[in-house]
Amino acid sequence: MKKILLIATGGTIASRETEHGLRPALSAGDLRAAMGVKDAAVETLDLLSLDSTNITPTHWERIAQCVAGRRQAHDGIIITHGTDTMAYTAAALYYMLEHIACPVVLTGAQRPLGMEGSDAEANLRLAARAALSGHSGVMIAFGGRIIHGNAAKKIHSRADDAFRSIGRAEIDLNEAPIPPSAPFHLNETLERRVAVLRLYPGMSPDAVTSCIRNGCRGIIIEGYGLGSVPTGDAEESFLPALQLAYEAGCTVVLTTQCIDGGADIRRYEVGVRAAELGVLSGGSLPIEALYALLMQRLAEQPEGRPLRSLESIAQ
Ligand SMILES: NC(=O)C[C@H](N)C(=O)O
Repeated sequence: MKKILLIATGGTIASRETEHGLRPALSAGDLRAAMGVKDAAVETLDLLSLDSTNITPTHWERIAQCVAGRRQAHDGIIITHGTDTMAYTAAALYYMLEHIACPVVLTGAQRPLGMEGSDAEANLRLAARAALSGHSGVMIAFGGRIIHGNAAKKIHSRADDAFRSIGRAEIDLNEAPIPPSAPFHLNETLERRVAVLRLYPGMSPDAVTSCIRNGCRGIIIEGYGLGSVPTGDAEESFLPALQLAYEAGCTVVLTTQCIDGGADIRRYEVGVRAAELGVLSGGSLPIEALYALLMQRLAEQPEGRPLRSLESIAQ
């Protein structure tokens, strides 16, 4: 008989109403029955009971270690999780659990299990299908979609169909699984000194310099369009701050605020000038995955040396 491990971490799926609003209350055992799995054994584990707003990189490391330690005893692993930061956790696990051979499936719900019209059951059933599919790698099962762990974005705050796959096709469970191309490796730690800045018209480049002064080793700037920052034609250019970052050994990645289409900073002068100062392009990754990837890559990079490329992550 096949075996699934169900790890609960909290989220709306496991929440109940309190006088201060929804709060996680259900255990993995409470969620198990709703999966409707009859042809596999489901083991449960209560790892966390948090609204995903309160999940941090320290929790990602705990989840990754837990999955790494148990992966060989199970055909698939399901992680129930709040939807608000699920895309970040999925991306972190995607880069930490490199070449994992079993499916690691994150799921959750927009309304608690047991509430009328809840999407919890349908998502748990979809997650169970993915966990028993023979596919490998970290993925999100939600609203009828299966999305690679480094491509997910929550695009709706209320609707059942809340996630989209960005820059990468969704997973089709009916297609033949592709086994991992290399042996499993756990990337155990993540660099915390990474900041994400969202550009807006009139923003001061002091936002970048203060990150450098605070010891950041990586800065992601969510610029406009294909990835751009104000240059010499603007009231205040970002280029001196980017030069300062490079000299301080800080890796700067320039990406886009657009949801789809990705960044290509070599097209317009407002991106090229940044690239000339060592700034890297965010490519097709959504910000959630870019953040996790930069944290993982910088954990391996010697202090004081900016990364020269993010190409190794091309899908
Ligand atoms: N739908 C949800 O799960 C939202 C919840 N606030 C969470 O992310 O934990």
